[in-house]
Amino acid sequence: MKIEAAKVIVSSPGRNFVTLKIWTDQGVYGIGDGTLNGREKAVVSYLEDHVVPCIVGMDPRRIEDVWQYLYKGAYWRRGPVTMRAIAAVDMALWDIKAKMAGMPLYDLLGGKSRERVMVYGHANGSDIDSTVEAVGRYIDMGYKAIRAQTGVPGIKDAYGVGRGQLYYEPADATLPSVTGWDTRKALNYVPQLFEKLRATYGFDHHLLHDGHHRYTPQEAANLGKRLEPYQLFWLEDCTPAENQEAFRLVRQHTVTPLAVGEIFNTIWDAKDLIENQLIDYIRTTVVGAGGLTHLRRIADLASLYQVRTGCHGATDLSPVTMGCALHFDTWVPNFGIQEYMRHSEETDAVFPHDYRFEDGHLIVGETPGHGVDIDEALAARYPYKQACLPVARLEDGTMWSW
Ligand SMILES: O=C(O)C(=O)C[C@H](O)[C@H](O)CO
Ligand SMILES: [Mg+2]
Repeated sequence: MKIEAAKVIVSSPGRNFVTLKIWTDQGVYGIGDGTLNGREKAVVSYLEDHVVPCIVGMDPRRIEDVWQYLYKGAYWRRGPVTMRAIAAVDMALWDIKAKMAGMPLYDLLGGKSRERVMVYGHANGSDIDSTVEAVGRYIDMGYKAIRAQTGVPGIKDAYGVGRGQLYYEPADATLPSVTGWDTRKALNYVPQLFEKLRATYGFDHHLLHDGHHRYTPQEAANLGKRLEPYQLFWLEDCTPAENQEAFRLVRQHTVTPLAVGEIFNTIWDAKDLIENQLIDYIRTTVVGAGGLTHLRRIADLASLYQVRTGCHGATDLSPVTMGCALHFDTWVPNFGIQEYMRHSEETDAVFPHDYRFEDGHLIVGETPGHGVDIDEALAARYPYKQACLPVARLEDGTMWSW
């Protein structure tokens, strides 16, 4: 059996997606996602110029060997572009294998560990009162877990505050727009949000918050400590994680659970954090970390230390990644939660899929493969549009982590 052809499809039904379609000589095809928000064309070139020419002619059943070939064979290892390109191939090959086996992908991975996957939605508002109202709307929609982000007085376009009620897309301009940041203001305001949320809705729902790499370890420890009375499900990306040791300081000062890893690409980015039990949830997902083949290794390492999964699931991860993630979540023994930022109707139409939302959970489909396809004719009607993620600056102009 051989890979006969592979094609990269770039489409922008509301936002840009990079999709890889691989055909075999036996008529079965598979679909993979390689989207890298704001840097899509780098993955397109990596795939078209460097990966597709190598994989045509290879045996699509040898998923592990193809993975190792692309990882070790490039000589240049890791990084978001490389690992997304590998992920796109890997997802498509798992899709092909599961279709050939006539099984939904979760069955091929080892079968169901659960019937449904708890997800968290994104509630946000321009201030505390409107964010509290937004959380109420998510509760009314059946969500059991909700991430709450609020605008902060005096901060221009604080992270996570969207324009609509269900959708959030930060990559909004052809060149990066400039947002603001002020740790002192956020540290004062964010605990007040969670105080009001608990006073309004009680403790029955899981609440989450994303620090989006903004705080120093000491500031993150301070925030974690001040959020303790409100019993968060997790505090995410409380400090940048290039220096994994930074989390030791945070951990020493707070029992607020910590999540990290949406920008990690390999097991090496997470190894020390996991082995030293400095985090509670690992956020790597299928497209970010080299596909299912590699994500499984991260999850297995995490399971040794009671670290659970919490896969990234923002809208810049296409429905193909969401489909694969749900098969993974349905199988993985140490599942924690799945992020679910809804896609627009245009995106859902371009990527027909068989997963569905019900009662605060996503339920995986039963179609053989990962259950997500691409309508190529419809995709062609949405050409690529350059869009960049914003940057963040302090009041004096200093560049900060966005
Ligand atoms: O979903 C999250 O937790 C994020 O932090 C979303 C990121 O800002 C987004 O994926 C960037 O493209
Ligand atoms: Mg995040």
